[in-house]
Amino acid sequence: MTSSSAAPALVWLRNDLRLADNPALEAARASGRPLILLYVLEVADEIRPLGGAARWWLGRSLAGLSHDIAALGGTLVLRSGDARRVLPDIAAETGAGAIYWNRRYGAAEIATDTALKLTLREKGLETASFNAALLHEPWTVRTQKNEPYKVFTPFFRAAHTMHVRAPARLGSGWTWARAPNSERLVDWRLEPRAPDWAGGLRDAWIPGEAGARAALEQFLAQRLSGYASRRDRPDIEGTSRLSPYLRFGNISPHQILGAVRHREARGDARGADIAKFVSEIYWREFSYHLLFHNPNLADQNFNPRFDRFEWRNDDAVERAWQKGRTGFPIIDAGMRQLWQTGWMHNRVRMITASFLIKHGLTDWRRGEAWFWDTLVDADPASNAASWQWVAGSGADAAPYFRIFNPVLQGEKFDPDGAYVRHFVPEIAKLPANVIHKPWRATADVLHRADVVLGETYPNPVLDLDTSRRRALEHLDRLRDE
Ligand SMILES: Cc1cc2nc3c(=O)[nH]c(=O)nc-3n(C[C@H](O)[C@H](O)[C@H](O)COP(=O)(O)OP(=O)(O)OC[C@H]3O[C@@H](n4cnc5c(N)ncnc54)[C@H](O)[C@@H]3O)c2cc1C
Repeated sequence: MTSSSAAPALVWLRNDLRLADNPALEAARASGRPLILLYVLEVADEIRPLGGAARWWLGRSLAGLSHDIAALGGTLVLRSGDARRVLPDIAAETGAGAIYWNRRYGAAEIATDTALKLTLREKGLETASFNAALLHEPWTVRTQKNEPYKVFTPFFRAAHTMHVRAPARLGSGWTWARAPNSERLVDWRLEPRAPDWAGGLRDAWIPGEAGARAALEQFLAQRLSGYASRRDRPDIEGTSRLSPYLRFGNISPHQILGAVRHREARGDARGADIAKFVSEIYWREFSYHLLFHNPNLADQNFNPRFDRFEWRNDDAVERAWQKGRTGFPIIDAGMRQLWQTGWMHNRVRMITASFLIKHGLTDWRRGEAWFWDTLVDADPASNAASWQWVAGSGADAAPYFRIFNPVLQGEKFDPDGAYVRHFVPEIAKLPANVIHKPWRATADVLHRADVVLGETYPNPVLDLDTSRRRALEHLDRLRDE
């Protein structure tokens, strides 16, 4: 450990749980002050608590980060409480002269950071904040009328011609201040114990910076080629699975884009695959821009006309949906993938969300809340924006009359039924022509596949045609009013 007599720089890590390409950390290092690295488990009424799966990811990321910091001779200090009190306290305790952090974009988080900045400055501390999470700050991408974009395509056209900084490598030469007392990660109980439901998450993921690097490398080497045509198939591992790493900042979009551009320059992937993948990264950007400009994205209809929508909120349908027992195999496979692994394929997220909202006439906010609790990538921007997109209440939303038919979607995107067979093993022996509609199988086919509908696998929880018509009537009324 190196020491210095200057007042320490406190780096408050939040949704940027990485050491490389971390602008706040780099700036603190460049200041020449000895470092104290801090994570605060925030407890404040205004801050939305993380869901269970995200808490698990956070716990694992913090463990990895502590380990990486220790390897450089430092300590990750853990504290819990209201950041507006914790930060001034720890600054006083350590005699810190400066505080650095990377920005967040939710309204409550911005309010916290703004209040803190004032308090800390009044106490004579230097404060500085940086952009680590987005390619472009939300206030920098604007229409010709100087307004935020509400439609993705023109947003993308404008944003992706703007300059993106190159990712920074991990620097060398670390000077540490004496670390103050830390709470113990294990006492935060971020990982479930009784019952321990996280076995599937442990099998599926390696959270943290090293895991992110490995996931990116694997994606670039094995799946970037063919991404455009394979990304919609849940039965194929065709996407990057980088979303939880991005959510917690185990990796930055700059690092991802930099690595993709490098491959492109080497001629290692087709332009169409790269273009599609880059546009998905910009969907994340777009969601963050929407969140920044519409702070209530997770609980208020972007389109206020939807405030009059008469949701049915049938508990039985919602429970069946949550448990993956709707009787519609693609829905059940998706909801079980979510429960078991903390992640669901994008195509299936769209199908399951559409089913809950439109066939089930369930308020999209209830679905958003379930995803918030169960996704490892549960994201304040992408989750809310996507649920509103599916509901039709959002910016640049799917047309209201688009109601995914789970049978046709299943047959199109999981043509052999491999995805369903994996996550819904009780119907795995059904042949492909009925795997997405077991109620259409003959008694003989069901018998041979050991399926007893209503016993080993549920009958459909609702009638697709009737509920589709009902949804259209509701939506038409909304349009006509
Ligand atoms: C109802 C619903 C809820 C969703 N909730 C979330 C969420 O909480 N967190 C989340 O990160 N994504 C969410 N998404 C978007 C998308 O499903 C996931 O980002 C994607 O499935 C992650 O898998 P991947 O990393 O393999 O994606 P890839 O296809 O490899 O895409 C690369 C990255 O681009 C971003 N991205 C891709 N598609 C989208 C999209 N439609 N919107 C925003 N960003 C996108 C993600 O950061 C992703 O990691 C949701 C989509 C729907 C329909």
